[in-house]
Amino acid sequence: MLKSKFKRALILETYHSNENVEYFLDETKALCLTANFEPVVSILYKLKNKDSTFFIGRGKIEEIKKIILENEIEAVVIDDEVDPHFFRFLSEFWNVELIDKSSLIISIFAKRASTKQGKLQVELARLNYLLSQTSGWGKILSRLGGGIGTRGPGETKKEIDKRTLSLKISRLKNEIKLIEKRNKIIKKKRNISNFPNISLVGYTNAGKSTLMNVLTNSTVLVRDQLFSTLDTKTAIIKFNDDTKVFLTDTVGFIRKLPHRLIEAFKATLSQISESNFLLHVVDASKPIEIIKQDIKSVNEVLKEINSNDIPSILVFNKIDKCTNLTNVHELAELYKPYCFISAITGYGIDKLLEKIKYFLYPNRIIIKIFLPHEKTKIINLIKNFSGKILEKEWSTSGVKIILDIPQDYADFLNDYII
Ligand SMILES: Nc1nc2c(ncn2[C@@H]2O[C@H](COP(=O)(O)OP(=O)(O)OP(=O)(O)O)[C@@H](O)[C@H]2O)c(=O)[nH]1
Ligand SMILES: [Mg+2]
Repeated sequence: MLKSKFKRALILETYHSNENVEYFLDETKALCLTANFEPVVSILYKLKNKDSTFFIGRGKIEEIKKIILENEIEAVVIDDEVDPHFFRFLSEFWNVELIDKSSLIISIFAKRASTKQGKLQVELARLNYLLSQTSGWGKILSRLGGGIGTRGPGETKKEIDKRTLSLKISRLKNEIKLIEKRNKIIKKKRNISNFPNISLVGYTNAGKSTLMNVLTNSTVLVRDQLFSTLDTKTAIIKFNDDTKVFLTDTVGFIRKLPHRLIEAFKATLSQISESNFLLHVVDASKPIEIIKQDIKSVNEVLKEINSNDIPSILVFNKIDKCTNLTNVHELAELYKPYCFISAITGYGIDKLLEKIKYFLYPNRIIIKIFLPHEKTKIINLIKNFSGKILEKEWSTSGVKIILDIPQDYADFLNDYII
């Protein structure tokens, strides 16, 4: 039995194509439970076209109102971003607490944050969210342009709220900056910047922290729940020959991760953008279509934090749970470079360590290849193998490339060597 602290919720799961919608609904249910909402009713709602923002018609709004009354619903959770005007209209019409993707994840982050930096960043995301909700309250404030603390003629309470929010936001940003500065000094003292830095990235619950513990003998919290890790932790991987690298565990990503959260977590996420190499951990026990979607969602966030050009390896984890070997074959075909592991049983960990070591200290060779036009997509793969393009010469039939690449990684280009 769920305790009464859980509010009775209706989930409105929006989607564009039927594919995987049930799986995404399960994910939203898990997020709801994490944020103390009990999913009582779920409604799948197909959005008109791919780029349309969330919008539902009058008929559906009234139908949902009826369901709310019949089921004593206290909150409606929409797995999407909702325009602030429409948001206000819906919450008033339905007379319930309305939760969109941003507020749902922010409330979970608020529960999880444990360090000062984490707490400040969540608060920043929350205030930015509130500020965005005030849009449309009038442009008088910007026109008045009064000095800080002064109250312009005709300002309403909402406008003052908006002004207070903006002030709090800039104070918080300054506080976060100070912590960042302090962290940089500590990092310098610990000599972290003199050693290679690797970060664990990946979808939430993929097993990043479990892998962190295995590789560095740490005791980072591991839980079968979404967003267990919110604050970064850095520890050392020591190889047999005494070489060492720093490994950082960080916050997991999720489908449709709200942009303002990424903005607020810049300080935490900068650990990733400053890395030399990324271990992109993937839960390989999920259905193949979901795995592809997870990888895509993570890559989208990496792009947003300017980290998509950092060399990476896909670490397919939870291989002990994979009953379907076709998954394994398809993943090996689709993604490179990769490694299959189980952070729980230890399977593949030695190989992964070898690959990390090799990436950091490779024997590099210089090769010349020719790619016909239909194969030029391969160029995008070169950086994943930490290859450096030295020269590129296009012709009518394709492109001639001279590149510097680790010897062991050059295999995938064997067919194109000239
Ligand atoms: N079967 C199996 N379970 C695993 C494996 N690795 C991790 N898990 C489980 O997956 C769950 C999530 O693990 P975490 O290490 O907390 O995942 P995470 O990626 O750090 O998650 P967040 O911090 O929430 O982003 C836990 O219940 C782990 O025990 C594995 O190799 N096999
Ligand atoms: Mg974790």
